[in-house]
Amino acid sequence: MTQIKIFDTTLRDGEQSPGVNLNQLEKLEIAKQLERLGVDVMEAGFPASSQGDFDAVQKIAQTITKSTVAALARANKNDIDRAWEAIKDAKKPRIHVFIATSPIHMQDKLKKSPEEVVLIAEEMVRYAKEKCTDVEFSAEDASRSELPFLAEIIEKVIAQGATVVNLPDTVGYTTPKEYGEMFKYMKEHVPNINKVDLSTHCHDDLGMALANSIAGVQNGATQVEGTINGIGERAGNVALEELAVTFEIRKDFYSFTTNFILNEIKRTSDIISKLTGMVVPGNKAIVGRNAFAHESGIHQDGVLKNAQTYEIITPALVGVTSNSLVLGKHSGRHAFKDKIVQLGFELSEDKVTEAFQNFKLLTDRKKEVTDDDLFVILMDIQTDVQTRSQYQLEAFQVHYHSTDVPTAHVTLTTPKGDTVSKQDVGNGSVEALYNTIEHLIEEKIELTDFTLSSIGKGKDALAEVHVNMNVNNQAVSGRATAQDVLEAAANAFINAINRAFVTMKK
Ligand SMILES: CC(=O)SCCNC(=O)CCNC(=O)[C@H](O)C(C)(C)COP(=O)(O)OP(=O)(O)OC[C@H]1O[C@@H](n2cnc3c(N)ncnc32)[C@H](O)[C@@H]1OP(=O)(O)O
Ligand SMILES: CC(C)C(=O)C(=O)O
Repeated sequence: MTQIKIFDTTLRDGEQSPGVNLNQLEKLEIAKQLERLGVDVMEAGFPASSQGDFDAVQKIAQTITKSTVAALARANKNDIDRAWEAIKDAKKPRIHVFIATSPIHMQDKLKKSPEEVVLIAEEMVRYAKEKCTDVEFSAEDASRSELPFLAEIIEKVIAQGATVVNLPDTVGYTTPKEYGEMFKYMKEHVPNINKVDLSTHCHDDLGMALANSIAGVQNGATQVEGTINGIGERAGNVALEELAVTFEIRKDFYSFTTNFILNEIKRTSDIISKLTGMVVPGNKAIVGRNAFAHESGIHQDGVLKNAQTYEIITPALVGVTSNSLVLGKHSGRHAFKDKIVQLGFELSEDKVTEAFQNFKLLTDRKKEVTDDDLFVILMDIQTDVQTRSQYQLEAFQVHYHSTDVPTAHVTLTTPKGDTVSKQDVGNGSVEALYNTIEHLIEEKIELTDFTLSSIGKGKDALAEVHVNMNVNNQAVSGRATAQDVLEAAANAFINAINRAFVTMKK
């Protein structure tokens, strides 16, 4: 078996998904879970892109001990300085320098000749290497680059000390055969290629990211880059859980393995879906809600007789457990703390107290409190602290009648501690609520996306709302969970506003 290194870029390329906007605590929470999952490398962000991303990468670098922490940089000194500044405290830091090598990118985007690009790449890899021993070089748009030119630039960056060379299919254009052949070509034409790890980085524009990544490793790549749930720029990146489980389930066919702790996959997927607001489609391989559901009679009959008739992956392999009824109205703090540990959280005593109070409130309103419900309560406690001293929803009332104009009345506490109330109308209940809150807050707000989903099943399932909006022209997201849809909607809106003010204050 050949061990393939997994480079997770959920926190960088994944965060480039439209509408995804993670704050520092959320990025840190995801980073900790990625480490539990066993990723070899995590790309924590692009520090030169904003102060917020710099701070998040720095915090991750100071926290993570087992995985290598990488930071992305364009091939210029400022980006490399920012990347190094952010990750220099990491146990295992890596600077990831990239520059495009395809004719169209060099000519029309960078406006540089191929010779200039080679010189920049060499100089910047050398510059990064002076700071950090582990330097990855990516030839952006490699799959549309000319192979002899690609071979030349790769040999030259290896001479400057690159430790990893990544050949991305940046626009998801390539086919498995072509992508595999590119790796084979480099193996045959770059004299020092065996000094580095060769890496794949595939996008899913034509739905071939997984097939292309596998073709890469079959032709000499020893690192695969991708994201959990396949999130990322445009159609996303290869879904790493699909790659790791494919190697496990088809080990009779492929001779590759990864360090993934497979039964951490579902938890990782859930955390990322919840914090990014990118809902996992029900039919998504490995982690979709229906991935292990059998609907039709013939299938159910087969599964009852022998699960393997229709089930190639056991749910437990990837950490899918039955959603058991766990704690109830009469449960005490000890059992609650025990459950926190079982669900994989580490909370301070203060946070346990807060979570316990929220749990008790929920047991008054909901008959069955499931693991999914608790997971949401705990994740909210773990990631929401930054916004607590901002706007708070005190009370609201919505009047809806099929023949009347929906009207909302909202009372908020402002960051200064004042209590303010207003009433307004809208075309629907949510719009009436949002118009009212907007008037109370007196900021320029434009809602760009609204997603409502349910946590668990049944009439008393919790409602989860995720919103994307512009607050004073700043893109921001917000989320909230409540038993009532309107309460979740109002709180998600306020959460986004609070997050906008936290960023503005910086
Ligand atoms: C394939 C990928 O996924 S690459 C990663 C993409 N991720 C991001 O872009 C993260 C978010 N980006 C940002 O915050 C901003 O784009 C920043 C801060 C990085 C740069 O912002 P700005 O300085 O305003 O530049 P802008 O984004 O408009 O243009 C990019 C510039 O970088 C240059 N550039 C692009 N890639 C590279 C590179 N790898 N090395 C050097 N220069 C590069 C472009 O040619 C352009 O230069 P120009 O201004 O001389 O024309
Ligand atoms: C920066 C590189 C690795 C990238 O994200 C791409 O080419 O898609």
